[in-house]
Order: sequence, then structure tokens, then C-alpha cells
Amino acid sequence: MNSGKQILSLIHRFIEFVARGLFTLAAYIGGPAESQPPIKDLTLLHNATTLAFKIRNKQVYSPLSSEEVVRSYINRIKEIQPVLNCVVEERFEEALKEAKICDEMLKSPNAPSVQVLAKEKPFLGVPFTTKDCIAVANMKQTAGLILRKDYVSKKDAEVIRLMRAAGAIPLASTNVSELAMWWEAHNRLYGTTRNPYNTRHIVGGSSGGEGCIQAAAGSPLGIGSDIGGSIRMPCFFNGIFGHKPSKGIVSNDGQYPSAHSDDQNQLLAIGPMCRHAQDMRPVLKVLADKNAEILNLDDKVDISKIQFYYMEDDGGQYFVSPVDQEIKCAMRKVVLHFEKAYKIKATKIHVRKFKKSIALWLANMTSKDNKDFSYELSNRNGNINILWEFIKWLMFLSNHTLIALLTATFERFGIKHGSEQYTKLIQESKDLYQEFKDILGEDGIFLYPTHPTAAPLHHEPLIKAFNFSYTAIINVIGGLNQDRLTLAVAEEIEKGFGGWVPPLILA
Ligand SMILES: CCCCCCCC/C=C\CCCCCCCC(N)=O
Repeated sequence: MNSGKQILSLIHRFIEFVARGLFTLAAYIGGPAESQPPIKDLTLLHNATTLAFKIRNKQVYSPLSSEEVVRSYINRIKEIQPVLNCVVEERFEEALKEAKICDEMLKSPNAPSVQVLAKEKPFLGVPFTTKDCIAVANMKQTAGLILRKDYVSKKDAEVIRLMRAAGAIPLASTNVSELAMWWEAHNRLYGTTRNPYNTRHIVGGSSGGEGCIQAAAGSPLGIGSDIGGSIRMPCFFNGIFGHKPSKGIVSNDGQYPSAHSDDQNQLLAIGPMCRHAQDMRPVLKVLADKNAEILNLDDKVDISKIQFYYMEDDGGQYFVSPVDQEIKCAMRKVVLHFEKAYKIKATKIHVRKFKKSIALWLANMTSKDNKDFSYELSNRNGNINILWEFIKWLMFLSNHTLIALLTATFERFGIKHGSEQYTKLIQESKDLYQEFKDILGEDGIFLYPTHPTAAPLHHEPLIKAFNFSYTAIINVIGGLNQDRLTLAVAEEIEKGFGGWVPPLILA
């Protein structure tokens, strides 16, 4: 059995190698990577927390009005959109009106004090964007599915309501993979989003448009969602910060596709995607609402007291690429940084179950009823005929992407809810969860590659389908409510290594 898998895995490595060559050739034949205009407007360089401070506090050096900030971001989106295709719908006019109302309110003699505003409306006047899966009232919420092309949300998702209550202004929605179930932001409705650092490469998925717009300085703050890596992969591929909160902390109400069961809902989480690590904690505080107390986000973290554990790879999972040397080197630099700066000796661990990451995630994703992916692809109205859709796809007539059809097929023949294999895998995930809980305790953090490679070329994920297992497995084991530790470490990494780097202009 194992030697059979090993042979298949070697064949997969060979296909990966040849396909990489072919994709590279195709990318070069397809024309040069395109450049986007340089960032000239310095407003775009502030983090969201500073923007909010400058908007509400007119006494500081170089204050800004909300209208100025919103205009700067509208202009930037207009510059980058033709090259990157990250935005799917905008509400520029409404956002400008809301910004003007905010500025008028701040000028009025009855305006609350800056201290009150900082506490109650921490993002007053700051624009933000979100993925096309999260409902914004009176905007489309297609989740990249042609059948939902005219679907307009009547009300805000809970997270959008909370962001508005904190004073933030929705500006635009961003591209996703079809029904958020793939790790390249590409669908038949809006096309493919391109990486701001090199347009020949992917932005990741499913919140890929959001990762892209943040990296290209087209929005100061983003809200994404993640069930298998959809916040973390786009953040990694676009060089920004993201956080998938502990389970059950942030409401998933108003996210489409919604989970089918409580178990699935526990795997799904909405969280911040930001250019600056400093913004993640205040945004999470807003999104978590009353649950923020559980996370003790205001407690000061003493980094020198954190226990660091790390693994450089999954131990050699079949059909998953090996971790690139440069990613391993980057991890070692991080470990060294904490050793030098805080005298922390990181402990290398080996968790054998990581070799089963994909199977464990897939088992946790199975649904009890017939509501599988082919049901989702029909917009929850029956099931699509997968074979017929493949035939249509070959004639360029299908409404669906190839990977959506492959995923539906894979699921049809995959692990069945309630089967012996399913029960065994669920037990193994519970054991893994406990193993991690015991290792991390209340003061531990775990460093692990977000993905085995940097952003692949467009469509290359098709031959590296299971590389998303690096983020998927952390869903299965995560959820220890120690978010403040990882957020503090992210802030320290930003300080130590410089954080976001503006995309370069290609010659
Ligand atoms: C030759 C290609 C074989 C393709 C088989 C594909 C089967 C893959 C199964 C599931 C893919 C799910 C990818 C999830 C990515 C992120 C999900 C999320 N929203 O967090």
C-alpha cells in the first residue's frame, strides 16, 4: 500500500516538475508581467489605526478628513483595478457621502470627545473592503457563482454591522474563488485576480481579491473568511498580515456559502487582513464584539514568556510539494530573531499526524446530508449534473470552473460521513487537537509554514491541489483562544523584519 503511494507520489512530483516548466513557458508566451502605478499618495502608507487617529483628532500634525482618505483609496483602486482585477463591485458614491457626514459630525460642537470616539468608534471615517462572500447591504454577494450574479444582500453580515458601528465605511467588495472553495481567486463571473508583485502569479484564495487589494494599497483594511486557509494563503502570497480567529469568537452570520452544520461552522471563521500587523488586534476587537473578553486582547503580552514550538514541514505528506528552502530559511530567521531578542529557545517538534493533514481536514468537512459541493454549485437548488458540466466545460459552455467540477467529483467519491474511515479520521483529529492543546498550554505558539511554496503561477494549483493542507490542518487543531499571543508575535515580526513591502514597478 505504502510503496504504491510512494510510486504515485514520485509520479506526481515528476508531473509537477514538467507542468511547472509548461506553465512558466505559457506565462512568458502570454506576454510580460504588467506593472501598476507607483504609490504616490502618502495617505495610502498610513496604517488604519493612524488614519482613524488623524481623522478624529484635528489637533495633531497633518490631520486628515475622512473624505480625503476615502478619495485617496478610490483613486488608488481606479489605478490598480485594470491591472490586478481585484474589485468586483464598488460603492464609491455612497462611501463619499458617508465620509462627508462623518467629517460634518466631527466639526459639530456636539461631537463626542476624541477619547470617547477612540473607544466607541475606533475606525471612524476609515474605509475598508471585504470579500464577495460577506454580505454588505445593497451590494451583490455572488461568491463567484454565475447563478448568483444578480443576488443583492438586503442586510449587512454581522461583521460588517460591527465595522460600521465602529465608524468604518465599506468601499468595495473583492474577488474570490468559485464558492470560496479553491485557493486561486478565479471564477467564471469576474475572471482571475493577479498578484501585485508579479501579475503572472496567483493571489491565493478564496479571499484572494482582498489579499491583492491590501498588498497594492487599494484599501487600508480587509475582512476575509477562512475554512481551509482562505485568509492565510492570500495573506502569505501577497505579503500582508492576516488572522484566522479562534473558533466561535467572531460571528459567521451573513457569510455565503454558510456552513451546513455546527461542526462546519466551527471550522469557518471571519477575520482581519491588513497591510500592518498593528491593525489586526483593534480590528479583531471590533469583530469579536462581546467575545473579545474571552481573548483578553488588551492584556499586555510579555514575548519573553512565550514558549515557541515549530515544525519546518509536514513530515512528507504524499501529493504535497516539499517546503521550499527559502521558506525554511525565513522560518529559521524568525526563530533566530526571537532567540536573539528575547533569549527564547524554540523547540522543534514532530507531530506524526500532520502527514495525514488532508484526510483529516476532508473528514471534518463532510456533510451529513446530500448537501455536497454539487448541491452548492446549483446555488442550493438540486444538484448539478457533474458529467454534463464537464462536457459543457470542454466546449467552453459551462458556468463553472474546472476545479469546481473536479472538487465536486472528488467529494462524490471521497470520504463518506459516518463511514468507518470517517469515524477513524474524526477520532484522529480529536487526538491531534488534544496533543496540540497539551503542547501549547496557555503560553505556547506554533510556527509552521503557511504554504510549502511562494505564490504559484496562474492555474498551477491544479497540479499542486493539496498544498493547501498546510493551512487546512491548523483548522482542525486550532482554537485555543490565545489569539493575543500570535498577534503579538506578528507585531514583533513586523518590527524585526520591516513588514509590508510596496509592490515593485517592473521595468
Ligand atoms: C487533478 C486535480 C485534482 C483536484 C482535486 C481537488 C479536490 C480538492 C478538495 C478540496 C479543495 C478545497 C480547497 C480549499 C481552499 C480554501 C478553502 C477556504 N474557503 O478556506
